[in-house]
Amino acid sequence: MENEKHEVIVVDNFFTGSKDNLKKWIGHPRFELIRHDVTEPLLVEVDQIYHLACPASPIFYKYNPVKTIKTNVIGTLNMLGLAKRVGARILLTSTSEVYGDPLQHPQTEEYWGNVNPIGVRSCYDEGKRVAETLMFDYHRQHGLEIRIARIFNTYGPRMNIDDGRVVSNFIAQAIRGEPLTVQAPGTQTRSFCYVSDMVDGLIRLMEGDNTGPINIGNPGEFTMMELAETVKELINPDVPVRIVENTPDDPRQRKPDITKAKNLLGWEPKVVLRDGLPLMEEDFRQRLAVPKNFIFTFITFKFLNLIKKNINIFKMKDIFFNA
Ligand SMILES: O=C(O)[C@H]1O[C@H](OP(=O)(O)OP(=O)(O)OC[C@H]2O[C@@H](n3ccc(=O)[nH]c3=O)[C@H](O)[C@@H]2O)[C@H](O)[C@@H](O)[C@@H]1O
Repeated sequence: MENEKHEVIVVDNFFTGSKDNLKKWIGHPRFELIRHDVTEPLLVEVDQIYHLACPASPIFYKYNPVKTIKTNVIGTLNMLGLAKRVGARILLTSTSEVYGDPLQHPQTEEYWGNVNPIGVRSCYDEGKRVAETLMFDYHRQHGLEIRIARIFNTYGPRMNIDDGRVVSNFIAQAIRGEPLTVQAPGTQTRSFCYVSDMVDGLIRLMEGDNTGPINIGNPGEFTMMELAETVKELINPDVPVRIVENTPDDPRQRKPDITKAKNLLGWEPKVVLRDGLPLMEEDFRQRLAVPKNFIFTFITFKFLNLIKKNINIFKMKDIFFNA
């Protein structure tokens, strides 16, 4: 936070980020934390609005789909109403999910997408599409200064450990010594952007002259199986990969074309996946209280347990056979 800026952060009960990170700002004279649901009107005086509200992990946004739609539609209307009243510039974090299961690869901003309007993911992807429409309608009708970022899969330290998205799942599983759950078929691809690159991209978009939409993401593309192998190699080579059932409408491929971000914002990501994963691992280990050498202890513990179980089985066998 820069000294001359006053920052207001609004969170609600849906907030799944790390609350510890906010704690250090509480009490700072230029910081205000407000608990508020964006589906209700908000009265504050601000110059810029980063409208990030909405659960982003599929398991969270599908948990209460009607609320997800409300957050994207009513929440965005409220934030636009606020921006209009106080003359603030507003940035919406939209998503690569507006491209649905894309038939164009990589995805440019001009692509209109391939979205199932009645599927279980629609509350989020159609919700964000309406949010983009509302942004442009307020821009055209009321001259509002708008910015739209289409975020591609972002990861990094301080993610909720139980967020449910693939990177945090694999890292937590590798640290805990559990199988990495690759959802079938495992050939689906994603492009993962490290959080500091993302934040840099969003600030550049807000401060620049372009409305967007602009893709902000890392074009490095990986299959989920490749991601699992990379996590294994970097974090815990002993964990197995387990293929599990997938959820409906999972996009088969996703990779941003970032030509616009490069040309209009002078932005491109700096952190490659292999450098970003260990930074996230460090933070996850601290929060899970599993130091690096714990893996050895854990394996020994599991091994001893197995021996103990077998001893019990041998004992039971003795009881049965001798009965
Ligand atoms: O950033 C984006 O562009 C979008 O990506 C995510 O959607 P998704 O890519 O489906 O996120 P994940 O749940 O992390 O899934 C990624 C892939 O990993 C797979 N996966 C997920 C979890 C897991 O344990 N194992 C696994 O193989 C899924 O089947 C999927 O193919 C989020 O839902 C959106 O909020 C976000 O806008």
